[in-house]
Amino acid sequence: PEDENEPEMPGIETPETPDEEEPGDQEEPDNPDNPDDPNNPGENPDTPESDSKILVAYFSWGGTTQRMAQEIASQTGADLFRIEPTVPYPTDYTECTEVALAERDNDARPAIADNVENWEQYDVIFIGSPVWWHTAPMIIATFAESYDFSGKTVVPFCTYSATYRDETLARIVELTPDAEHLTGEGLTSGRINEQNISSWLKEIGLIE
Ligand SMILES: Cc1cc2nc3c(=O)[nH]c(=O)nc-3n(C[C@H](O)[C@H](O)[C@H](O)COP(=O)(O)O)c2cc1C
Repeated sequence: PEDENEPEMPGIETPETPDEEEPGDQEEPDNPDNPDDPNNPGENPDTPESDSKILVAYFSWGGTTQRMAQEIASQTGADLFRIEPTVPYPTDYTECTEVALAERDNDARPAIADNVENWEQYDVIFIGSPVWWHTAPMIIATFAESYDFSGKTVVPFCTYSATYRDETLARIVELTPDAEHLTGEGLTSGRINEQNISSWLKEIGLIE
């Protein structure tokens, strides 16, 4: 019944080809102890404020959430982890919406292909996804239930085409009850840019 609401068949963006960049390939600053050293030019000016180690974990079907994840990682110096399903989702949009709806309705936990290495080292974990059928894709539940979040800080983010941004951010919080949380951000594709992301990251104190 509630599903008579089709997902607002988003003005289909041409799925972006995900970059082949290896997650976690972020270069270490040459001088991590003094990132603002003027003799050490070429640093990202938005160097993270603290020494906390940050991970940006995300699921992305069409590449939009990946774009947001990459921008967050580049501004915070975080490692990236792409949440990939063991069984890939259909590349056809309509077929993908059908699989996604069935997973949601069955409270499925689709398997994830890979594991985060050295989970213990991370203090702050961004978790991001598209909005799928008014909420986070079920693979985000698989991810959240696969790791110990006690002592961690989780920052939710999402991308969406029209609706259910807040519900999706709230769902990610709900899925990580053992973590502390910082205010999340949800953006539509056209609003993913350096400035929008840096003002959010400044607001929550993760960059200066
Ligand atoms: C299965 C499916 C369900 C979706 N449901 C919604 C929805 O309920 N609300 C919404 O605003 N957008 C919805 N969308 C659009 C996506 O959230 C949006 O295009 C998102 O930015 C895609 O991110 P991605 O490219 O990282 O996969 C849906 C898309 C798909 C594929």
